Amino acid sequence: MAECMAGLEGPSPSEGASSTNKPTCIIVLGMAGSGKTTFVQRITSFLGEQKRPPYLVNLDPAVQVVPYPVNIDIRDTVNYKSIMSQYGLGPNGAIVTSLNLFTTRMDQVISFVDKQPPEIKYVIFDTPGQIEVFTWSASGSIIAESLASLFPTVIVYVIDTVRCVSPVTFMSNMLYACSILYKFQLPFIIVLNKTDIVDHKFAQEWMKDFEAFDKALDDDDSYSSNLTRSMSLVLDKFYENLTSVGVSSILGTGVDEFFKAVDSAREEFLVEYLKDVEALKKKRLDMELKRQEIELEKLRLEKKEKKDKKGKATQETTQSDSSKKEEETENQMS
Ligand SMILES: Nc1nc2c(ncn2[C@@H]2O[C@H](COP(=O)(O)OP(=O)(O)OP(=O)(O)O)[C@@H](O)[C@H]2O)c(=O)[nH]1
Repeated sequence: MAECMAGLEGPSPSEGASSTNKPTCIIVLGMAGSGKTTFVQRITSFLGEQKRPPYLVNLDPAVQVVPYPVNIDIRDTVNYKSIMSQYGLGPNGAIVTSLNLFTTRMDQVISFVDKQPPEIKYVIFDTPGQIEVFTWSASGSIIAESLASLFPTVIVYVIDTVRCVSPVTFMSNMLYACSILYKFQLPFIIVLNKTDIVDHKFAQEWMKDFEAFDKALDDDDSYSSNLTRSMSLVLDKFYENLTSVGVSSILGTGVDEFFKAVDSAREEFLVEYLKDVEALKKKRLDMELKRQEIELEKLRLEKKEKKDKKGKATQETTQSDSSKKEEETENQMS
């Protein structure tokens, strides 16, 4: 049953509490059709079978059917269709606006997540198929940053392995993956999905071995192919620290390995990222204090201005009263 957020004030999250005891937040991203929803459904049933059900959040306002038992659903808070008609927006604009509106309630989402019992080890966020809505919007950053400031958070990028068999498309996917990593700067896992159709080993080999990738481009001398070759060299460092797992969301293979990767990413978060998150939190707190100071100064000035105006008005009234009196006296004397 979805938590109803409308008009409900959740308790304030226990700021500063140690992230080590908190569940891991998994943000699932991927191009439309890569299999995000099927993947979330699969990992949910995997955890369910192990009697470790996750807490689930759907962030896709336009999805028709959510095939897993969602706990928080963006569709309960915002009506995507009425946003389209209300603001005269197209489908993508309405998704962006819905996500923006939902983000204003992120503190409540965090409260709900924060008050989950310790048995809840994972909180999974399914995102809109229009990947750029999340990756390149302010709301995507706010959601990821606010989660990471309280919980170990991992970004999972689901790729359709079938669409990667061409080296050029593979490179496009890797560049996108690299840009997501750069944007969120959080532990990152690539899920090579649909391995029941194509084995993912070729993609992992291309990441590790430049020569194997170069060989795959052998017969192609086009501009895009040459560019792809040079890009591959540039991405060498990115590949070095990259975790990728092959999964079939349909069959359920590779899910075990996926959770091992998530648990390592959680450790990585606690060791490597937490200090950055702490610094980020401090920076945000400093900015907030500065903002409050400015607001206070503005209020002080406004108050002073009002007082001055009032004083001036009283002075003017007193002056006009006394000149009236003077006039009256003069009239009486004459
Ligand atoms: N063979 C195979 N098909 C898969 C797998 N995962 C997903 N699919 C299929 O891929 C299609 C898209 O899957 P979805 O889960 O809807 O993909 P999505 O990324 O959530 O798509 P959007 O809702 O558009 O963002 C569906 O037909 C799924 O059945 C897989 O592991 N193997």
